Amino acid sequence: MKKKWPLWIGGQWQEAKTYEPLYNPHTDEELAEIGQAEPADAELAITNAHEAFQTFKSHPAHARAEILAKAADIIEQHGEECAKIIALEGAKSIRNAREEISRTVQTYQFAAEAAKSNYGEQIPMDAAKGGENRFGFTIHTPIGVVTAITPFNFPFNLVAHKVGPAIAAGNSIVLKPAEQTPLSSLLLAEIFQEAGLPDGVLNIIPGKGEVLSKTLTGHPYVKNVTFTGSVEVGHIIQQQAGFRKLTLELGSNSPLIIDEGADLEKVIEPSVMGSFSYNGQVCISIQRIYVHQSLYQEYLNRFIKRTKELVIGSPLDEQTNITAVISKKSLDRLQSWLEEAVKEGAKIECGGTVEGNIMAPTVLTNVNRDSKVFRSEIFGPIVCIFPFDTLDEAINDANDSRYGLNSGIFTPSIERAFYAAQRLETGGVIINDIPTFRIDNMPYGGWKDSGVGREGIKYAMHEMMEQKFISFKLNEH
Ligand SMILES: NC(=O)c1ccc[n+]([C@@H]2O[C@H](COP(=O)([O-])OP(=O)(O)OC[C@H]3O[C@@H](n4cnc5c(N)ncnc54)[C@H](O)[C@@H]3O)[C@@H](O)[C@H]2O)c1
Ligand SMILES: O=C[C@H](O)CS(=O)(=O)O
Repeated sequence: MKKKWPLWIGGQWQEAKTYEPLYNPHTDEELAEIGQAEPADAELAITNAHEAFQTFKSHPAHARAEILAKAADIIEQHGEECAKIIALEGAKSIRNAREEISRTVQTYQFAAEAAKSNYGEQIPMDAAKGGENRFGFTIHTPIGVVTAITPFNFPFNLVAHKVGPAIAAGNSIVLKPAEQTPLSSLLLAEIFQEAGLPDGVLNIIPGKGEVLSKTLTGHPYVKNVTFTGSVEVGHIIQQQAGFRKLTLELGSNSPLIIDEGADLEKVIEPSVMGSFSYNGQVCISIQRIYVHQSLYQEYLNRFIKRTKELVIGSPLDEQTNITAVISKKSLDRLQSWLEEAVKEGAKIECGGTVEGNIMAPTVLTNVNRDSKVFRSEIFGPIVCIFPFDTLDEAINDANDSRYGLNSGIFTPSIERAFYAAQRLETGGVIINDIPTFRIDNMPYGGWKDSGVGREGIKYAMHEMMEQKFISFKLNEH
């Protein structure tokens, strides 16, 4: 599969000045050579997107929907090939990669539907004195050039959450995928061309975030910046974007509460999977589990037993659960955080070992609340488990975080479920399931440092549009 991939600008492959090798994180084998965009390429892509927008903004909704639905069909037809790309460049297990592709197909289908459902609102004008004899309503209009900067961990579906709504809205896009997983994005070039997207509406420019950032966030043609990634980079982008419309989907250290009376039979499997799926490299991966004292020891024993059964291996092996983390840098960080946590009092109940680029799934107890594994986002195969006595204590602990993406609670009590749902400081509260639950049409985004704005296709589409209010005064007869 080794191939040189140029940049996709204005509906054509354009040579880059430099190329960098892309490696498989599991085998270290070279997969391809990826063109590295420079600021001048970003500027060219933005100019092309701006020109394409002048006609695409008038493309009717049914035609935009058709393009998106066709792209979904093409991805579905090439599902296995696309999943393999994710497994190779992201070291994601092939089963998880297939799940991502199947979600991506749905995400583009939702985008096709959203293109046809761009509703405004009727305002009851005569509710205000002086508003009599007027009609008032809102419309949402395309905004122009959207720049999208995306992370490595869901290289198809999280890109779909930006490309899909941008096209649904009638915008044009410049996409800068993550350095580690550019192939999943580059495949979209010909997929969307085949689906009938006019040239220049989608531009794909792999490259280094810090090199391209100022152009992508600050060029005068750029009207909307949509970013998914770490809090640290999110803050840089927010400062650079200034008054532009901005969506930031950032990190978290998601909590799960297992309340008194919860049925452990229903809790163990999802909570293990939610902690270790894709080695914990999921923004809503479970990082902190709070278990009621009455269930704590049994839960811990069963959780550890199931964790030890997870299969460590090659991403392409059908049985594999745990694979290499995305980079040596990430592995070094995880190891140093683990060592620090142990020095600060944590007990390793299982895992903690490293072989090659793989960290065994690791369960910690007795974690100090000042340790990085508690305070910061681990984004790796480490989970912390704590006992609690009262639900208030668990909720307060869960809220003791700078992040607030999703939280979860298993409880047999409706009252306690809603009591917790009202008090948990997160963008989503998932009752009787794990915080890692997400379907692609639900509103999704963070409180606190976890972000600004919402995705979930129709929500993202409106974030990428301008709202206009129109008032119509009726002439008196
Ligand atoms: N909330 C969500 O929906 C969501 C989803 C997935 C991942 N994430 C978060 O993403 C992070 C992991 O992904 P990652 O390691 O790819 O994140 P990252 O922040 O390192 O990189 C994300 C993107 O930002 C680019 N980038 C890096 N430095 C930049 C700069 N100075 N200016 C502009 N762009 C820059 C990268 O090239 C990449 O394309 C985690 O924190 C995870 O929680 C959040
Ligand atoms: O990594 C964070 C993602 O938002 C998870 S998911 O793809 O949406 O499930």
